[in-house]
Amino acid sequence: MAQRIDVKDLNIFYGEFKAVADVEMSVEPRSVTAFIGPSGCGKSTFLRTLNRMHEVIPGAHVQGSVAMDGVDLYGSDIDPVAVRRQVGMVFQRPNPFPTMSIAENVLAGIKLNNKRISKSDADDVVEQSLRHANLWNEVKDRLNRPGSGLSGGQQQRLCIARAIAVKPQVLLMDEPCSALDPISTLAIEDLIAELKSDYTIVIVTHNMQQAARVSDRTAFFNLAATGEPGRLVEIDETSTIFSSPRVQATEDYISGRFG
Ligand SMILES: Nc1ncnc2c1ncn2[C@@H]1O[C@H](COP(=O)(O)OP(=O)(O)OP(=O)(O)O)[C@@H](O)[C@H]1O
Repeated sequence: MAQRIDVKDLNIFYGEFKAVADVEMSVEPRSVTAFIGPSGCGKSTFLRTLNRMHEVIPGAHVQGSVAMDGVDLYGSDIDPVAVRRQVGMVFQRPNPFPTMSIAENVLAGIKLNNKRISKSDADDVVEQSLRHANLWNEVKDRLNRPGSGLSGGQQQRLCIARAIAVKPQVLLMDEPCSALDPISTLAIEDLIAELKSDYTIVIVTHNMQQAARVSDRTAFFNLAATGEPGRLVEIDETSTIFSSPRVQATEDYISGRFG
């Protein structure tokens, strides 16, 4: 299921403004890659180019290529909607559909894809996805109650269950724990470690300890100056980035000297 990602010579724009310049990187299947860097350096912008969500903003576009298992997502014959189905996304704030039950939330992506599914298959998808998201035991007796009635951490795990229910190949997470308390954060981090055996995961985080705990590789992005595009400064094994980065700016950032 998991896929390899190869980004080549990627430049990302909002209209005329180049927000991120010249990104080259590869992400191995079944691994967790963390994006770190100061505010405004383009981590979220870059993340959204990995499932063609960036271009939903009017004027936003990219130059370069993002290949998944060798297929360029920006090829002329590629349907962006199909890409978004293949590459799931979890956002900063848990966003279950408020009028839907827990079970309906899990199935929402499948229904949006107009897939017909029998009641017993739907029940299986709900159970498997919730089990995979470490939420099943907490909600199995209230699957028909609203998703919005769960705690923040449970809602985020519900959103992860919803994202994996459609069996994506890649999972993108944009600061998935920033609205959560420390216990819920640890539950999501444990879940990320488990999901890595099936998915390629990319996570944006402001939390250095989190990057160190959950990721195999870490990419540091930075801005040379305000108004300049953000750039990938270096990407390496997480242990290397946190113990002996090659670039001084990375060292300064992770040791809290700026950002
Ligand atoms: N919708 C938009 N329209 C125009 N410019 C945008 C838009 N979204 C982001 N930008 C700009 O793109 C640049 C990168 O922003 P982005 O949000 O990707 O950074 P980030 O590293 O994720 O920041 P943070 O850590 O604060 O979330 C910034 O200069 C930002 O102002």
